[in-house]
Amino acid sequence: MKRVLDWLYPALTIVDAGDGSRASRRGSGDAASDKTARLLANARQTTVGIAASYVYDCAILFGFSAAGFIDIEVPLVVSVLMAAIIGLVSLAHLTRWSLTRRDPTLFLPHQIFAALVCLGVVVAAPQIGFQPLSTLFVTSVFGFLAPNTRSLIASWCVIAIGAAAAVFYTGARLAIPTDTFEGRVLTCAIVVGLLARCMWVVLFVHRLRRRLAAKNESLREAMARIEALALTDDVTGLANRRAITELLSSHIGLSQRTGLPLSIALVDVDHFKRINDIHGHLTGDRALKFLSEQAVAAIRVQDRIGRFGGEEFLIVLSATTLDDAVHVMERLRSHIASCDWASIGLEGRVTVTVGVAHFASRESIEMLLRRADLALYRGKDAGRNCVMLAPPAA
Ligand SMILES: Nc1nc2c(ncn2[C@@H]2O[C@H](COP(=O)(O)OP(=O)(O)OP(=O)(O)O)[C@@H](O)[C@H]2O)c(=O)[nH]1
Repeated sequence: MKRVLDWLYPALTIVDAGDGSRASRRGSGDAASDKTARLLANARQTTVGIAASYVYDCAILFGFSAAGFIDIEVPLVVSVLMAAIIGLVSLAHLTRWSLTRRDPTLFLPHQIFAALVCLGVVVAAPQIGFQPLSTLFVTSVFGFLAPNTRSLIASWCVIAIGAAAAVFYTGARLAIPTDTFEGRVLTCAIVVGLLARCMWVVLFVHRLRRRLAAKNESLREAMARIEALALTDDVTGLANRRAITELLSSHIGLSQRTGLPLSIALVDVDHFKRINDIHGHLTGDRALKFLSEQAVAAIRVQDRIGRFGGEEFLIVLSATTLDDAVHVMERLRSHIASCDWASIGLEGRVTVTVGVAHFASRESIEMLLRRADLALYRGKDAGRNCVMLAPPAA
């Protein structure tokens, strides 16, 4: 079934192959040449589909000739012309000459040539005029392959004006050949062929839309992943500095609007450099991750934590007074000091020093952070493994 669909939708099949399997097979192949190859393969396969459509039309013309409606010269000339245009287009793709044109698919010249052949048949054999006019209709439907609106309008104008001129020129001689059994069978074949090709186009567009929707979806997912990555610290999985600072900024706004208290804490691992030096950076990373998990478990769900720097974490304690913040941070500090760090390959215990600051209205975010930082460094100076209060805002 897939093979049948692939044959029915050649252009689309090639796009699939180009985007997926082939691209991955070639790995880091040159993107430009890949695009060119895809374009050529696409055009080649489309030409195959159009050639099949021409073969069908020529077969019907030979049928009309066999049934005595038209001279054999008509299908012969049409076959030669159709073979010539398919041959020329294929040659242009094979020699890559088509790539030197603005439209490598050669849509417009191909359309105009096909339309002129159809109009020629209308004029030469108006007694079967329904057939070339139907083919003209199919040709205009194939306009969906146009590379741009200008080509589409140009081809549509040629077809519309040409058809109108041919109808006026042939007048009453223009006919649907249904006066014999063979004529009716062939007319049925024309209608069936017409509907089949319209169906081909509809299914093609339908499949294209499905593919576009899938691509849009994966693009949306990729964008969401990129946005999440841009705000996430990859070692701990916590909010990164940018994200936690933005969050603090919005909490400051909320506190200013509602008057609710807001406290922050800067938590810094003591002698973290030693951990790295003794156990290596990987263990250091594991320690940061472990610590972040302990901290997340220790704070309330409405509080937020993010990695603020190397071994420093910022905790935003919303609707929290200074006393409560100190209490929560003291609990976190003693919990960290009593953790079983051997589970991640560390000997001895790990401690943290915490600087806590309470937001004073009209204080800037920089000032608030500076006060928490000051408290943190006072805690380090005081011997580490402690919670230190920030000096009051000026
Ligand atoms: N493993 C690991 N180490 C980091 C990361 N970011 C920063 N560091 C290290 O953290 C260490 C911080 O060292 P210092 O600023 O001297 O602080 P400290 O050793 O913790 O000493 P005190 O803060 O004074 O207790 C440095 O060695 C950094 O290389 C990280 O993502 N992973």
